[in-house]
Amino acid sequence: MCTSIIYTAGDKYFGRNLDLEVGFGQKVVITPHNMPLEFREMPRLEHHYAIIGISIVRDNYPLYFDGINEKGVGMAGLNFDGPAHYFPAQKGKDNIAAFEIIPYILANAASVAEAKKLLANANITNANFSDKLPASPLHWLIADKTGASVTVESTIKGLNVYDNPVGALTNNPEFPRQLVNLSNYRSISPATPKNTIAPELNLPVYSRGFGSHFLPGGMDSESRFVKVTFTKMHAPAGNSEVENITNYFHILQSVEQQKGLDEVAPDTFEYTIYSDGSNLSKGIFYYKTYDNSQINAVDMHKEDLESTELITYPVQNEQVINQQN
Ligand SMILES: C[C@H](CCC(=O)NCCS(=O)(=O)O)[C@H]1CC[C@H]2[C@@H]3CC[C@@H]4C[C@H](O)CC[C@]4(C)[C@H]3C[C@H](O)[C@]12C
Repeated sequence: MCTSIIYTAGDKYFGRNLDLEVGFGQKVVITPHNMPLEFREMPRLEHHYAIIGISIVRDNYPLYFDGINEKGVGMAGLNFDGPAHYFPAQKGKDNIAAFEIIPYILANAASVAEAKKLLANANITNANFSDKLPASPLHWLIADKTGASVTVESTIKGLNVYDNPVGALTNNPEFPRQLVNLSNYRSISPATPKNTIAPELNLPVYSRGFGSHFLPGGMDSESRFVKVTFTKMHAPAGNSEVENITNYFHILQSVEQQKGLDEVAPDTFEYTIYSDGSNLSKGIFYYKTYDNSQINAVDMHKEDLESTELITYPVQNEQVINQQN
């Protein structure tokens, strides 16, 4: 399971939690303008927008989990096991393999509107990257620095690009059902609710926070979708970059999966391996990991974006305690 959001606080911040039981050896990877990008069925791109995000690199190809580009577009792939369905390549379509979709969109689109145009004639194919890395069942959140966002889902019915009024995505079920489910939580509020169940009874307000008494808190994707929507929609904007990115991580951590709570196999637990977020206007990529609470940053504009080679940074995983005495 995973959660991805866009948060507005003057600038826009986009990223995700990656929830899984094992890492893949992922790194922070920058794909500069002149690093050629090959696609199975689409023309090779010699020059394109620069990308920064979390990725593994195989055969010099960046297999992005999530990332942003220099134009302020962000995209994240989240598990969508069950509903996800990809197709063989089709004549007359823009055939893009599931593992290519993030590089393809971020290399070519300067906005969500442009991403929608690129997807208008797209067919997401079931091509495997390799025998060891078969196509994984994903759906995607795309957002940009204007605050626009869409959900992209390829199911047996075909490719759907849904406007995403929430600016959040988790996992199953299909996105329209997640939105319908939100209606069940219309009454969730930061404010103390009125006693409407039995106004003639004296029902004391024995605690603060009553407005969120019925807010779901489970690890499952419906609960996380409701909880992160509530948290995000009421999150204040800060007055500085540091305040904003701090708020941003608090929103994502509202749906963090702590170790030991989500058993996916006997004695194996899924947890939030990393959380990341980028300032979509400034091209700064921030992340934390489960083991390292420190916020780390990589600024794409401090690198040579004219380069022809991938630039990688290891994920910093060590917890450094600020010893005060
Ligand atoms: C597993 C992750 C989703 C996290 C999640 O939701 N976990 C819940 C599991 S559960 O639902 O709770 O059981 C997803 C998110 C992005 C994915 C990579 C995308 C690039 C590449 C695509 C290739 O085709 C296959 C290999 C590849 C490296 C992918 C591996 C894996 O699929 C990644 C990491």
